[in-house]
Amino acid sequence: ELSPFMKSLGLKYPIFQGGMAWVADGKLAAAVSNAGGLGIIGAGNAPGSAMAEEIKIAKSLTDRPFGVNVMLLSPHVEEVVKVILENKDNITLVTTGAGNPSTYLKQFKEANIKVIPVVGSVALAKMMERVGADAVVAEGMESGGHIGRLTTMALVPQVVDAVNIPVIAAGGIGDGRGMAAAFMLGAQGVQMGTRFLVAEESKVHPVYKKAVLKAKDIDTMVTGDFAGHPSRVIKNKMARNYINLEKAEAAKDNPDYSALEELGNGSLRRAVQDGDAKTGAYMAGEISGLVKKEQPAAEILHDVYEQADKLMGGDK
Ligand SMILES: O=C(O)COc1ccc(-c2c[nH]c(CNC(=O)Nc3ncc(Sc4ccccn4)s3)n2)cc1
Repeated sequence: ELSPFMKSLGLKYPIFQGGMAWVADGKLAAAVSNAGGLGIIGAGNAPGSAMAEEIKIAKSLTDRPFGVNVMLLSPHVEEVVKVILENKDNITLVTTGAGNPSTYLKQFKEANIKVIPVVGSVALAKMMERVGADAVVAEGMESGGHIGRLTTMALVPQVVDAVNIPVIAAGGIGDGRGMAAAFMLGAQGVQMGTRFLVAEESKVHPVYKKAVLKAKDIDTMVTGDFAGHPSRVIKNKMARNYINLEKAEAAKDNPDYSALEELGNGSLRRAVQDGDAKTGAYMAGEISGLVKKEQPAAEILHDVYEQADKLMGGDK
């Protein structure tokens, strides 16, 4: 049974596809939305013009609701917000990541666009409710890419207790068991990134997809814990190189992480576009060890929902 909030979004499944930088383009988002989930286009560090293009593609491929994710550390965040507001009639909601979207919330609300910030703590969840967020995605550190510090199992029930707006759970969810568990913790929906990263409609380079599909439970690590932006990635040459440099720098009296910034810049693009294991960051979550095959987005949604539905007592 969908919650009133999920019904208001016009979804068949209360399942969001994570708005992953470089990965979540209009084609993937449209495939997820057409199958009854909520597809989300990821702005990442892309300029406004690229976002306008992806929104146009999604609009041409689906009549179902879709969203856009604003990565708040992007140098282009202002122009991306502008493009979203210009396309307000086609965009159901905005999710935000890697920062505090308070400054943009008012504009989105006035444009009648729902805002669902990703939060990694109770404090941020409460602040987002106070400034008018429609819901929050509570994302645990099991997730891929830029992470907070708390696990999904600990974060979700505390956020559910702390706010009166709907909570969507994310981080380490890759099948119906994770979805059913999230609902037991009080979530009204789930967001998945890693499982959709290897979807057939995902443009991720086959070498990167293969690394995710063959990853074991212990094959991810966190880079940037000292340098400033902790990011979970699949262990590869680049990650090991990054970690070695980071530890060496952190041991100095006044560490200088600027060289690491260099290493990090463009690393996700090189992974997605070239599958480069030497200089690319294979961002992916701890659930990679559970994700073993590339499937169409529609199959992913159906399999996850049906399994969760059965576990939660069926015919919801
Ligand atoms: O400033 C404040 O008070 C709030 O601080 C925050 C800190 C972290 C978060 C947060 C954690 N996880 C998320 C949502 N997930 C993500 O944003 N995942 C991402 N993956 C790759 C990205 S591109 C990038 C950008 C910077 C460094 C490395 N990679 S963003 N948001 C949200 C807010």
